[in-house]
Formats: sequence, C-alpha cells, structure tokens
Amino acid sequence: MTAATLSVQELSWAPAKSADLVLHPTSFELDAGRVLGIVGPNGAGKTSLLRLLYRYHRPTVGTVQVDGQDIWSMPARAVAQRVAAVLQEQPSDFALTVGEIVALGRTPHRRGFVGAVGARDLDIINHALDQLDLHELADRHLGTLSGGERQRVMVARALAQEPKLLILDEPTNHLDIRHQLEVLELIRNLPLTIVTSLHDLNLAAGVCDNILLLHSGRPIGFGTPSDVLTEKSVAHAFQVNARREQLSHSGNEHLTFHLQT
Ligand SMILES: Nc1ncnc2c1ncn2[C@@H]1O[C@H](COP(=O)(O)OP(=O)(O)OP(=O)(O)O)[C@@H](O)[C@H]1O
Repeated sequence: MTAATLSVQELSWAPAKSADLVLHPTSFELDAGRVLGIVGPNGAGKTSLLRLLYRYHRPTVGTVQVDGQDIWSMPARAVAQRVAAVLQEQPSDFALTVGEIVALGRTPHRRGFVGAVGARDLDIINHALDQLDLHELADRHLGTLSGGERQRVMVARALAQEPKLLILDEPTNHLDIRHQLEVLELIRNLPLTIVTSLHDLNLAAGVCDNILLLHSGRPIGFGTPSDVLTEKSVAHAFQVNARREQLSHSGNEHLTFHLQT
C-alpha cells in the first residue's frame, strides 16, 4: 500500500441547483500518509464533505485531487482503486459471510465484476482479516454480528480494497473502548492517507496530524490539533464552555466541556 496526496480546492456543495450551500468553499492540502480529522457539531457538513472526497457527491464548485488527478476526470473504477470509504450506514448484506464481505473489497481490482479471486487477492483478504482480528469470525454471517464487529468488517473490506486514501465516517461508532483504541491505533499506523470524521475531540487530537473544524458548513480552522482545537474555537463551534488542561500523569492536553449558562 502507498499513500496519496489530497488536494481540495474551493470545494462547495449544495443538494440541488437552487438550494443553499451545505458546504461552503473549502480548501486544504494533505501530504501523503497524513491523518486528517474532520470535526464539528451535528449538521456542520462533515458527512457531506466526506461524500465529496469519495466521489459520491459531485462538487457544485471546486475540485478534489488525489495524487494530482481530479477524481471526476477519472473513471469510477479507477477512483475505487485509490479511494475506499467506511460509512456510518451499516450494510444490509446480512446473508454474506465476513470473509465474503471482505473479499468484496477486491472488486475494483478484478477484470470484470465476476473475475476469479486469485492467490494475491486471497493474501490481501487474509491480511485484512488479520489486521482487524476477524479470523475467528470469517465464516459467520454479517447478520449475526454485533454492531462493533460489523464496523470492524467494514474497515477490513476497505483495507482489502488497497486504497491510497481511506475515508472513514465516525469509525469508532458502536465500538467499545478497547476496540475504539485498536481501530484508532490501526488508523495511526496504516501507511495510507486518511480522512476521518470523529465526534470525540480528545480522540481526534490524539490520532490526527491535522484537524479541519467545520461550523455551519464553513471551515473555521485547519491545522494541528493544538492550533485548531482552542478553547475559543471549540466554544464558538459547539456552543459550550471548553477548557483545555494538561493531564498531570501523561502531560497530554485534554478538553473538558460544560454547558454555557
Ligand atoms: N441530500 C441532502 N439534501 C438536503 N440537505 C442535506 C442533504 N445532505 C445533507 N443535508 C443537510 O446538510 C447539513 C449537513 O449535513 P451532514 O450530514 O453533512 O452533517 P454532519 O456534520 O455529518 O452531521 P452529524 O454530526 O449530525 O452526522 C444538514 O443540515 C443536513 O440536513
């Protein structure tokens, strides 16, 4: 696996021609191998931005370039060979086994959609099952798994796609603390470029190289976690009082939140 650069230029999106913008012009550059966290309150536009990055929404204005190529100038299949997404919506392929779902990640790399699974594909599928600790579940049907187990299956499927850019929408949803930490550790260590939305600002600060803070569909900060997640910007975006303190044991910075009175 290799990582891609991501360049987003003046990107905006509205659901229809005459509708108001859901995402106002947004620009940023992400170096290969970096982890970008998209944060902001409910309805800020996080999912809409991610959908623009994996070529689900066509931009109203602006461009998304992966390794210097506009994703709308490439065939969908070529984009799927470079960009994989793990979405909030859980899949409904309940009759498929975990192994079969992860194998679906190989689809964009096969010749024709019914191409046979080769030895290299099997290696990649097995490696993805290993990475997410799913070997024991490989023969189980998706419908019999817990929400957290399903979430790990979807991450494994995305890795089997061998993307250069991985998009994750709230990847820690449904996961208990240990599996949250495991998925975040995996994200940290993957040799890929990653863009992930996260609700937990402290987790985001711990795992991301860069943070994009969205508020009402507008980017209001892009940079390192400590530059972007200030008490002032968090208070403004989330309408809470925020306090940033240094934890005495680890020395890490930690945000706490309180309702404004
Ligand atoms: N297809 C659509 N048609 C109309 N409005 C939409 C559409 N998609 C998103 N929106 C609106 O755009 C805004 C941003 O939605 P989006 O899902 O991107 O926010 P979010 O930051 O991911 O929110 P959450 O944290 O609640 O998941 C919301 O007000 C939403 O209702």
